Amino acid sequence: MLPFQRISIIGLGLIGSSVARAVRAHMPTVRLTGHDGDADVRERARKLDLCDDVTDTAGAAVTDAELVILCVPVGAMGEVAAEIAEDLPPGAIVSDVGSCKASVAAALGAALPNAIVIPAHPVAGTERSGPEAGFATLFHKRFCIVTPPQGADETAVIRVEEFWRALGADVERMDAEHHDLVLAITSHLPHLIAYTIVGTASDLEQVTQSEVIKYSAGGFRDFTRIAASDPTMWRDVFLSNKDAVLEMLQRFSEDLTALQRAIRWGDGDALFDLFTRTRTIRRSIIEQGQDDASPDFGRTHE
Ligand SMILES: NC(=O)c1ccc[n+]([C@@H]2O[C@H](COP(=O)([O-])OP(=O)(O)OC[C@H]3O[C@@H](n4cnc5c(N)ncnc54)[C@H](O)[C@@H]3O)[C@@H](O)[C@H]2O)c1
Ligand SMILES: O=C(O)C(=O)C[C@]1(C(=O)O)C=C[C@@H](O)C=C1
Repeated sequence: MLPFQRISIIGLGLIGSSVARAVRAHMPTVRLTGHDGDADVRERARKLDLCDDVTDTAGAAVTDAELVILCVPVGAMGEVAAEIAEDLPPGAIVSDVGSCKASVAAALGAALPNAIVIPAHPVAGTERSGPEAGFATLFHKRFCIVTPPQGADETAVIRVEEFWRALGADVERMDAEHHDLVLAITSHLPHLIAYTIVGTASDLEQVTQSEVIKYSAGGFRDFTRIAASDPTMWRDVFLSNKDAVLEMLQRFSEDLTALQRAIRWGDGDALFDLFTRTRTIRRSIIEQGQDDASPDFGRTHE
């Protein structure tokens, strides 16, 4: 039994188009309706045949939906929820894929006070954006964290969890605030660091006569991939998860200062001990099969 027969996706970029492709692959009988605020994206989505129907307004996309998934930047969630409020059929479940959960839950709750709202976050993505960037296997063997609000309807939560499992994801439940703290260190801070390193290197280009980019080796290249991520999406993530990111940034700055001191005073043991500890973290991620290099990672887009 499929958890939903009629699904609407608002926002047809990397994640929205990946959800559409994954639904087509795993639940071919589901009727899919999509909408995007950008007319050019709507046209490209039609050409890619991502959905059965792509509507020109968000309201028209949800009129007969059982599940509506908002796949827009986190700063636009409230505005889109307000746009669909009048057309949402009774009993429909509204979910989202936003990278921060507490701010999105508040925005959706305010715009849709009478709707069933079950937020979620598939922890899977790439640095690319737009409808062409999506692929059906994006969520395979990746976590999807569901963050039901207090008092949420249990049947609705289970249906959303079943939906993500059907797309190949490993589902976990978490409190929204805890999600935001965990993701601040595992996803948001690494992006901030990558943006900073690549920005600093680009500022140094003049000093080093353009040799920074030319001789960039593996480590720097890995940072440039992350730093190529969508500017709108990440601006919204940092503004929305402000408190948790600032908390983690403070901890990070203190640890960086300790490393600075170890280098200055020639404390090789401190450096060696830290690097040994961090190496085991990398190994345990690979053992859990959560790394791109893992043979069973399941991503076939590149
Ligand atoms: N990119 C990732 O790695 C990743 C991973 C997990 C979750 N997410 C979350 O998924 C969401 C979408 O990110 P993405 O990577 O697909 O971005 P994207 O830029 O590829 O797609 C976003 C789409 O939303 C549309 N949009 C923006 N404002 C809109 C509005 N008001 N009404 C209708 N459409 C609107 C844009 O035109 C665009 O097509 C974000 O909330 C992001 O935090 C992203
Ligand atoms: O692999 C990448 O490029 C990602 O940045 C994906 C990533 C992450 O940080 O892991 C980015 C944001 C999300 O909300 C979830 C996944």
